[in-house]
Amino acid sequence: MYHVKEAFYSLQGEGARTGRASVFCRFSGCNLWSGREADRAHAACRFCDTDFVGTDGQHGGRFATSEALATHLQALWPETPGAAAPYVVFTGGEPLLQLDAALIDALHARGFEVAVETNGTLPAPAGIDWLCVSPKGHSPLALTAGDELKLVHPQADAPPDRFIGLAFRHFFLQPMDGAPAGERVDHLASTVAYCLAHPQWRLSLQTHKIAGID
Ligand SMILES: C[S@@+](CC[C@H](N)C(=O)[O-])C[C@H]1O[C@@H](n2cnc3c(N)ncnc32)[C@H](O)[C@@H]1O
Ligand SMILES: Nc1nc2[nH]cc(C(=O)O)c2c(=O)[nH]1
Ligand code: SF4
Ligand SMILES: [Mg+2]
Repeated sequence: MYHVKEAFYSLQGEGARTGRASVFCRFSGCNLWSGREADRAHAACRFCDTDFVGTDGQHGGRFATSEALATHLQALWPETPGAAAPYVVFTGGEPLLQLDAALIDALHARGFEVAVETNGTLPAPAGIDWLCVSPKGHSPLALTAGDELKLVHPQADAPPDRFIGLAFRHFFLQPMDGAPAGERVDHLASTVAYCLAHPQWRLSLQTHKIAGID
């Protein structure tokens, strides 16, 4: 059984594929935080910007088979003949708690390219076309290679230089969002300063928040 918080059609807001039309599948649950505010201060990941608890979001639910979930996600892609290959982004919550080869195969069979946004602490099934790893504090990485490493910055326990030797094609720093507003401004300024001083890193802004699209 797959548990999905929500699924929606939007533009990829972050990283190297920013601006690309995507079906997002947000799985429920995470291995680094319960999702309850009462637990946030003691969680392994404390800055999460996402509600991933339950299955009550738009187009969310419980899906008994990979075929059922793949068909559900396919229906969110617009019917535009001759258009680019459909694209699905699995996120969460932590998608690698649930994503398996059967679901990837079912989406490939429907013509989809498959992307994943993960905290990198769990092994990945075969067949992922675009892997984005976003390390969290001290949490050990099981995934040390992929397409992009997208580090939320600043994190006291995860300085960028710890990751630059890993086998990723792109290295992004994404300013930490969240209250209060003054801290948000500081996070943006320090992220810009870091990219200017260390040109192997590129700035990733969460453009869907700027554009107000989801
Ligand atoms: C909500 S997470 C879900 C996927 C996976 N659990 C992970 O952490 O990569 C999706 C993306 O949002 C990023 N993110 C989460 N909270 C954020 C925040 N407060 N500011 C900026 N990016 C954030 C994560 O680092 C990750 O790249
Ligand atoms: N538009 C949009 N782009 C995204 N890229 C990664 C997201 C995520 O929450 O994983 C996300 C998201 O939530 N919305
Ligand atoms: S690992 Fe990802 S989903 Fe889990 S709490 Fe952190 S940012 Fe949120
Ligand atoms: Mg998001």
